[in-house]
Amino acid sequence: MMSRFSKMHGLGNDFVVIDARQAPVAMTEARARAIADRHAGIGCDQLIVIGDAEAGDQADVSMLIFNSDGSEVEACGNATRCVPLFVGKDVLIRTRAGLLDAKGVDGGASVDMGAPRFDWDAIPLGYPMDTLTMSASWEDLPAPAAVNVGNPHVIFFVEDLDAVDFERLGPLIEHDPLFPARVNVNFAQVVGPQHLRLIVWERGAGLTRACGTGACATAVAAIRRKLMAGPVTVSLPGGDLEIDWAPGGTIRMTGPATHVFDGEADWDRF
Ligand SMILES: N[C@@H](CCC[C@H](N)C(=O)O)C(=O)O
Repeated sequence: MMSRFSKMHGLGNDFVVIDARQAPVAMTEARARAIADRHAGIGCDQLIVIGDAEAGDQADVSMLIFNSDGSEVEACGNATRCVPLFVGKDVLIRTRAGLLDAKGVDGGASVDMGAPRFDWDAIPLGYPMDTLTMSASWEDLPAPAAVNVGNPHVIFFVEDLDAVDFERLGPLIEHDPLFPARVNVNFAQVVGPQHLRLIVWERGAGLTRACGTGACATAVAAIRRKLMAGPVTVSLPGGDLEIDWAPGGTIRMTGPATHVFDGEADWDRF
């Protein structure tokens, strides 16, 4: 049976967004991987399935998120900004990471991404460790920070972002046994009192043009380390996000969301 999807992106981090509210879709790891395939499928960094919220839930819709390797994940900041545009109104979204409030703004959306978590077992790490300055290093990258913003992130603050070999170090760190659920790997350079540059090697997707949760986790880590105060502008290869957070509070992320085209597909063919 044919069903509708939209191709969308947030700063070039691109999504196939399936509307499962009318016609339910049975998504599996293999099917998600096949749809995300840029050569044999439709192609995307993440596959998003929008469904009805459960009866009695205060949410307007539910959102499932699959990386291009097929793994299901808890959170995706850039896709969350696309949901008000996809649904056509401000929405409360039920995700595996909790309830997210997403409001449309000119050209995009502003989302409350919830409160970050810092306990070692909430990241999760394989064993107890300070997550603000971790006692771990990879080659000449010492003492990162770790933050869970619905999904797990490790953050390296470097002097010269252009000198980092992301494609080699990203997968090495993503799969390090210190991270039992794997990890999103953020490489950041402070470029101003409230300004960061960021490159993200995403768990299950590799290098992307932008990662919304990576921007949130990195801004939070920079504020916790007193490298800067919010709001923080995070410049990614695809463009800028504004992240605001103060200790004890929730994270607000604001940035663009783009609808590219609509299509139809028979998911049973994937
Ligand atoms: N692109 C996303 C993050 C998607 C999930 C991530 N790769 C993970 O495995 O946790 C974003 O914009 O946050």
